[in-house]
Amino acid sequence: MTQPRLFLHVQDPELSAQLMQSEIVRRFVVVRSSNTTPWSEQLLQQPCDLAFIQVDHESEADYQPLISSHLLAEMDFIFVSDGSAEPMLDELMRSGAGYHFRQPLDMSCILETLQDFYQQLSNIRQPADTKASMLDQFGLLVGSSRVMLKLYRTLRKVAVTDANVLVIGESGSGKELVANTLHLASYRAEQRFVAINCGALSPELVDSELFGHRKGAFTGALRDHQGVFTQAQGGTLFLDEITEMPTEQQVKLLRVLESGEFRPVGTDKTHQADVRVIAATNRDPQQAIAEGLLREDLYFRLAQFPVHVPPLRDRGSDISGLAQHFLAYRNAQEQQEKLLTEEAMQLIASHNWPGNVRELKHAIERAYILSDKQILPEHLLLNTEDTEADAQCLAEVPCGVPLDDLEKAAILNTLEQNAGNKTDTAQQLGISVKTLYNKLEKYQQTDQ
Ligand SMILES: Nc1ncnc2c1ncn2[C@@H]1O[C@H](COP(=O)(O)OP(=O)(O)OP(=O)(O)O)[C@@H](O)[C@H]1O
Repeated sequence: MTQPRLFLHVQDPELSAQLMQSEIVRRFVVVRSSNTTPWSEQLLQQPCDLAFIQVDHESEADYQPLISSHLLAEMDFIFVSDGSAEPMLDELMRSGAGYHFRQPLDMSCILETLQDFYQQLSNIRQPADTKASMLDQFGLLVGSSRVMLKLYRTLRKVAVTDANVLVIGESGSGKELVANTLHLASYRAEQRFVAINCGALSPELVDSELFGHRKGAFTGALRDHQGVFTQAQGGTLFLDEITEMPTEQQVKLLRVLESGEFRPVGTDKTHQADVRVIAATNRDPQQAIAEGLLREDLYFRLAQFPVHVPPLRDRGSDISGLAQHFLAYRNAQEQQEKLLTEEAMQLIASHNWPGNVRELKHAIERAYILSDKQILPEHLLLNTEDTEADAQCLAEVPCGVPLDDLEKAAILNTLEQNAGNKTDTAQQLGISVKTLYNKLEKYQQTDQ
């Protein structure tokens, strides 16, 4: 068992004494701040698992090192304050820093929170030396790195609320899995999870896709159609690639989120939406707002709770762990015992994975198809500098490979080349975005 480290920055002698005398604080390795440098800088120099910070009218410069560092994703924070307005602290809370308790402090609640953290942190495993899949899992998410364990804690907390969530993360980092996991951990789990790609909605049909239509409402409306708000009634609606929806269409979403009501095209009747909305983007929302790709008012409605999904490069030994995980599942499915060689593992660990978990998963898929018993570095097709050689290698897919596997490899490769953009991928493959979605969903179901 690892002993978690607690960083304490407390000026009030009474609060400090109460904490130091409590049994739970004494179980941590306690690192107390000094008054030589700002606490945020001290934390950067000696990272801990949890920081307890008494805020005392800090300047922006005190918070800045923290906001621009990786610590926010890796550590948990408990802030206590006298309740004065602190915009920087608010920004930290929006980034998922943790708890903020205001005066008068409820000591028993603070100690209980510390106790919870102690239990979770002391159970963190050392990086796994995986032979099979040995990674921790929360919902549909797999990974044991600190950043993932922190994400699990955040998801557990937000899942039980009805807050709208904006999932932010690079392409292929697992935003849809996060949304699905939130749904499964919520009280809506028995109801439907409906996902749509906002970038793939045709502008003429957006009202009908969102709110449905009645037969005859417009030319081509041959029968009644349920929109996604009705399909997801009682459950969760996942709006993927929200920033790819034209802003004139975004206002339609804004209206239903504000009023909770919608009206199918061609009807007079308004319906009450009982839907939890989770949206996702792989853009920085503030930048998307500045560039006119996301309405600010919609952002505030969607991001009642923003959740950041860490890129794969920040997940340390999860990278090789996930490679083993995907291989173990594929082996089990095919009743095979293919192995990743040491050299292949080294390449996996040192590659930079711009396409994140999806790219890693696809690399294992390709390697599985191309390899016999042992997966060698060349089967992974990761030599991105030599794309010609990669293309040639792909052309040399061995005879006797099932057509379904070839189709899957073609789809996954094209998706990767397009950095996860499903619209471009579908276009290049000559299939509809819907077909692409169906196939990807099928792979997801069979792969796990
Ligand atoms: N933590 C994880 N554990 C297991 N599988 C994962 C994890 N994260 C992502 N994946 C897998 O990686 C692939 C991409 O995940 P997902 O579609 O959720 O990413 P995304 O961020 O929504 O992608 P996009 O930006 O293209 O919408 C899926 O096959 C998913 O199963």
